[in-house]
Amino acid sequence: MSDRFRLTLAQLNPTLGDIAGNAAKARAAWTTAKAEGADMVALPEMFLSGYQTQDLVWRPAFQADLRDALEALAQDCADGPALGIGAPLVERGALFNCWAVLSGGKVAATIRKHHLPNSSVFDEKRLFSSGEISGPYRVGPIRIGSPICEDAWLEDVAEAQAESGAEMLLVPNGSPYARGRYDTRMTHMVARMVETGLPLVYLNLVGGQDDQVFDGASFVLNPGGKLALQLPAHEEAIATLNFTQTTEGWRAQVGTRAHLPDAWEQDYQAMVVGLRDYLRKSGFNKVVLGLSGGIDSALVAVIAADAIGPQNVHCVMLPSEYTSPHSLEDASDLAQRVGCKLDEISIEAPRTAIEAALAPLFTGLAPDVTEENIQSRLRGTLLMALSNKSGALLLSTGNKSELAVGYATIYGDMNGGYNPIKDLYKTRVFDTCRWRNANHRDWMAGPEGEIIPTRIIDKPPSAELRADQRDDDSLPPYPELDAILEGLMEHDLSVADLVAQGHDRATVKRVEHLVYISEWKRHQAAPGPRLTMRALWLDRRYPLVNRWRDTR
Ligand SMILES: Nc1ncnc2c1ncn2[C@@H]1O[C@H](COP(=O)(O)OP(=O)(O)OC[C@H]2O[C@@H]([n+]3cccc(C(=O)O)c3)[C@H](O)[C@@H]2O)[C@@H](O)[C@H]1O
Ligand SMILES: Nc1ncnc2c1ncn2[C@@H]1O[C@H](COP(=O)(O)OP(=O)(O)OP(=O)(O)O)[C@@H](O)[C@H]1O
Ligand SMILES: NC(=O)CC[C@H](N)C(=O)O
Repeated sequence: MSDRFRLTLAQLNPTLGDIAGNAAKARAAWTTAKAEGADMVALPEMFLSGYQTQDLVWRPAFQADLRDALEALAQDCADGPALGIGAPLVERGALFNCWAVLSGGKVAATIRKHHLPNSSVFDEKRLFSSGEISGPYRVGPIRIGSPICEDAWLEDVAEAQAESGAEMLLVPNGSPYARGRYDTRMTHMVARMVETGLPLVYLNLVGGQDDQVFDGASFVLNPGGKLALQLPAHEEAIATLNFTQTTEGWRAQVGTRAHLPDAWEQDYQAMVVGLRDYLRKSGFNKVVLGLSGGIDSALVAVIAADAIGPQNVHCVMLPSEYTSPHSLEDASDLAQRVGCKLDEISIEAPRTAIEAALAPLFTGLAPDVTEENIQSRLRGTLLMALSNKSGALLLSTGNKSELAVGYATIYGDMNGGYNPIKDLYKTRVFDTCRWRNANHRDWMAGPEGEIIPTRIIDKPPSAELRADQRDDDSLPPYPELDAILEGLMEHDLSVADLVAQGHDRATVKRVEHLVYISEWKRHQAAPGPRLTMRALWLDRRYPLVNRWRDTR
């Protein structure tokens, strides 16, 4: 028996539902692996279907297409390395999250996921049956145990596989990005490696799917805790490495260690990749957005330019009588620095027409937020018309602080198909702009340098929907608002906890109330990339009708 095992890791980006396209990517990776003399090529969890499938996975025709594609892939890849690939599979009438090992023209082994994650963005107990813990399978000279993602976050699956003869652990993952995730994953994987004494391969998906961004960053650990290989974050990568039989067991050859980005870069790249993949995978290649001269739309324009190139980003300034000269200048300055097209459409004429149409019914009623919202809705209507005509997707620009308290106009500035900064609190919007001005990377399609004018970053935020309006007329200053929101929404703190931290009780109560009464608005909001463990969609599922308030 050989004392060498050669493994190709394919950290690739599938498209959900594109079974033929995903199978073609797997075949291409297998061809590379074969040319490199590998014994096996591995693809991540649920690669054949794409991840997460949600309820699509229940459709019998979808399941049948996947089974057919898997069998065809096995036949195509009969003569060469074994191929491990994730797919949902029906076995004896039950649906499992599986990892299939194809070899010799057939499905040689099927591993069924045992621990089904059911918190945060995962609902796998609803979708799948739990498989019995699978034992190791043999590929050439080695017996491999494959806990599937969540299976490796607990002890028992890897432990059982090691006890029944596994000589290495190969863990296929579909682990979506959230801040701090690298450390969490590494802690779990080091624990499995230490408990079993086996080398461990962690192979993750890459790419955006709806709100989730799978960030790759796959790695290989040797017993003793040594990192043998680190693949890059957020990029496709294929790497082949040798494992050698030693007196102490199998050990991975030490290979390249990609540099992992810091926390600011991770978030920024997740927003860029999330937007880029949402557009590409949904069939769009350009976007349109309202550029106000304020910081939120400035950052969204820059993220879009980095994702799909400035030439594909159409910015539109839609001034009213309340738009200040500096907003016009700042929008124009930003568009020039980024290299995007900027058009201007005044909303004054349609505003006058709408107010005249409503005047008979509004006689004797003082102007209020109604008239402010008309401006926002006119912008939304005009921007959607541009989207319809040009085929560019409209981006919405509300940050997490605004969305959390409902400080946005439904069917107005909330119009849009995707919102790149949905999970970024306003205080982080400022810091992200400063970070982007100071940093440029190869994967950014926009220009380098100070592309967000400092005046946009430094001026007090204003919606400019009435004369001399400022956000802090209606909301606590953003540092205070964000600290309260983080407590309430990210950490489930009580009102009393926040008061004990030094916040004013009346302010906390007001913010709590605004969060609860705007749940319905978020329910109708555009999706955006998840950056935290409490993003505003699947991570946070609150009732729309809710009279409960924290009175302690
Ligand atoms: N529970 C519920 N379920 C379903 N629908 C509900 C509802 N509660 C209110 N509604 C509906 O929603 C309406 C109120 O919501 P909405 O029309 O959005 O209006 P509203 O939330 O009252 O006002 C928009 C807020 O966004 C702020 N803002 C900030 C920054 C930028 C912009 C901008 O637009 O550029 C706006 C603006 O200053 C104002 O405070 C009600 O008239 C009612 O029709
Ligand atoms: N004059 C305008 N021209 C074009 N779009 C606008 C205009 N005013 C508002 N919008 C759109 O509505 C969104 C919400 O406006 P808002 O004023 O809250 O955001 P902002 O100007 O980007 O940032 P800030 O919150 O710092 O003012 C903007 O991001 C922009 O997309
Ligand atoms: N696909 C999974 O099982 C993912 C769950 C896992 N705990 C993670 O987030 O990485």
